[in-house]
Amino acid sequence: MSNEPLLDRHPQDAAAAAPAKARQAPVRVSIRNLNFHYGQTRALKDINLDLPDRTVTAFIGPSGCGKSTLLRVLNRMYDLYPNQRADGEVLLDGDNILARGADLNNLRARVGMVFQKPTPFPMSIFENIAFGLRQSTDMAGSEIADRVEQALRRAALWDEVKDKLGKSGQSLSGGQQQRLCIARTIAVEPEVLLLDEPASALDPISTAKIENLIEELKEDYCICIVTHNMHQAIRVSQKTAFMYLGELVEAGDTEQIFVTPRNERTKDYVTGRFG
Ligand SMILES: Nc1ncnc2c1ncn2[C@@H]1O[C@H](COP(=O)(O)OP(=O)(O)OP(=O)(O)O)[C@@H](O)[C@H]1O
Repeated sequence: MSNEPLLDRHPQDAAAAAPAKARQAPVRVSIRNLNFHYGQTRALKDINLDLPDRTVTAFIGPSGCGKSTLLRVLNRMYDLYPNQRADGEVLLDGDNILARGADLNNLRARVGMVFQKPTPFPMSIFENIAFGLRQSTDMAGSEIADRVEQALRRAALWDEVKDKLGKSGQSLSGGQQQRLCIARTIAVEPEVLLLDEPASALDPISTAKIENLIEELKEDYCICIVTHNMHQAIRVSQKTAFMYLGELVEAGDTEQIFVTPRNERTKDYVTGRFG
């Protein structure tokens, strides 16, 4: 992936200049007629969207349009809160994860999530990753140690922490903490990776590292990223979904959404006329 700074260019020019990145991959997640309510407030309206495997899909749109809500539906995070409910279907490899009786522990192992603010557990770097493995597998100690190393390598953090695995995860820098959270999430080998503005609290160098990491991880995962940063969407995603007031206005190849949007609202948003 190019780290060429795009910030001085208009997102449309940047998208047009970017190499054609879209490719066809099998659908991993299929969202069908999805509605979501916070109490009486309808936050998602009849969403239909396919998320391909080994592809990064960016959710973009103005504040409050429902991006984070859509992401949170994908691993049923809302189940933790009363008065929040989803109707419709979200098919993960054909299984409706919204069905009553779905195994939520299993779902959260299959669909991992990384939040805007890095949230390492108050434990050592090693334990931040080993903890989840002990909860979800019956691996022996040596296997766990191997998996911890593998996850830290995949998250491009191993070289920076290999000599201090016993130190607190919270002693790391913000960017390192976020890569630790990504390592923790991929250690349990999910199928889908949800990233909610994963770099918005980070400096440009840490942001570039996270974006490079996303580029590598997409070879193995279906990735969804919520971002306010349109340049970031262009850099990291192959598919983009534009949302507005709880509706999915337009979804397609990232280049198409930014260069030749079909909907006037999408056009106004990606050209910076509102948002
Ligand atoms: N816990 C909640 N209770 C009630 N309404 C909520 C709650 N969380 C979000 N909403 C409402 O749902 C709608 C969608 O919010 P959501 O956070 O998904 O938007 P977003 O596009 O991610 O916004 P932002 O870019 O500002 O993070 C908004 O109208 C918001 O006010």
